[in-house]
Amino acid sequence: MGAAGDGLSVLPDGTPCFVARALPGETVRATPGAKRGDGRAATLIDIVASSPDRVAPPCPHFAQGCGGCTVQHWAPAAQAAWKRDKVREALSRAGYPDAPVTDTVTTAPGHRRRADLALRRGPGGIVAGFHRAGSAEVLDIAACTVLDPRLVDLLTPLRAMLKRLPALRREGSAVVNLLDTGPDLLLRTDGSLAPSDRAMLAAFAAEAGIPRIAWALKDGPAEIAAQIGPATIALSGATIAPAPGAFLQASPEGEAAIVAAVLAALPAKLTGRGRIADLHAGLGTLSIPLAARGRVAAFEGDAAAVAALSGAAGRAGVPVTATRRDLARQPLTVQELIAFAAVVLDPPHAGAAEQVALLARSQVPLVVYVSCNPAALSRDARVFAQAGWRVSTATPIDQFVHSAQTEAVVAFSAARPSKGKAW
Ligand SMILES: C[S@@+](CC[C@H](N)C(=O)[O-])C[C@H]1O[C@@H](n2cnc3c(N)ncnc32)[C@H](O)[C@@H]1O
Repeated sequence: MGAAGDGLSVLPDGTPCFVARALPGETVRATPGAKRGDGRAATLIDIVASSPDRVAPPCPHFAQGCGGCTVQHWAPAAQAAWKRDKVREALSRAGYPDAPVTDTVTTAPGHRRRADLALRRGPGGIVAGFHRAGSAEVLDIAACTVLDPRLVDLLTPLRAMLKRLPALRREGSAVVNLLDTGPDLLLRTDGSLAPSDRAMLAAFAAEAGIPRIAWALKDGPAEIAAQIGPATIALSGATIAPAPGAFLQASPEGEAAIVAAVLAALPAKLTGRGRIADLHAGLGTLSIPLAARGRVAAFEGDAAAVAALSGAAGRAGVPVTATRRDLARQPLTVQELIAFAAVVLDPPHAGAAEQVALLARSQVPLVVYVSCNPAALSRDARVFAQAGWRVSTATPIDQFVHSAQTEAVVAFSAARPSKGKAW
């Protein structure tokens, strides 16, 4: 299986060939097509010998080529084992061939609380859905097995409202975060919002039970177009008021699994002046539960997230200070890192090369790395391996069932605990 979820074969001349929808161990007929990376993409014609792990895909849009879930035709246990292998291989390539990688912690479908929908105005009305795999074409989604049903239920009224909304000329997008107070909608359109559009959005918010609708022209800054109530979510017991479209872990179960793996990687007690740094802290998904173990210094690049976390920590009385900092341009220095008994980092897809270079040289005894990209994890882990750190635990987590996306929580322990540490 290729990293993106295509069956991987080899052409007679040795060129890798990626066959979408083929599974490991299968014999298939396929037509090689365009170049893809070092190999060729191929189109499946038919399956000659099927894998015992092939299952009937539960979603009707899979057959249409929905790019949201590319491995729905694979038994869930096989998906979980593949994701574990991806983490194991990433660490092995980095120099940790024997890393203690646990089984994948899986989550059930039907609980994703965040949807990023593409919108198109077409001759037949509004198309709202996901891109076809490898294409700019948008599939109109009527059902989705991975999303929380409350988000799926929103699609029909959303289309009806958008059909009448002149601000959506040809295309746009809608990010919906399912908060505790309802679905929080961030609408991006290619036309400006007239006063009558705002009135329509306010009426829609009231009818559909949407606490807040924010709007932005294309990729511009978002403004609140309608608000009928608070837009809040509790993270580990603290009530957060996120900005429209803010990053949330994909599902409550996924969030709980990541928090549990991070906490399990820490020693039971950080003593003395033990402080924890939470880097790429976002809204504080990890900072808030970490505060039960010690004082937390959270660093995050997004100003709105920092404000939301500061406010929540203050209201909940948890010992978290939140600071805005671009950790790629201005990573915490080796000197600054001396203050911490443990560092947790949860970087974006690209990883955290600049910060990891300094962490690996620091006196911090424990680094817990939350990864959403095995390729970036591998590159960053190599830096720890070369500096003599060891992997103490590695937990693959699957909150993106049926897709190729793979997450992991990996704990790196310093080769020799430094003198004078607080624990
Ligand atoms: C994968 S999210 C994790 C957020 C949070 N830890 C959580 O669990 O919800 C990555 C976070 O890194 C932040 N980020 C991205 N680039 C950054 C940078 N250069 N410096 C600091 N933070 C950054 C994003 O704004 C986002 O909040």
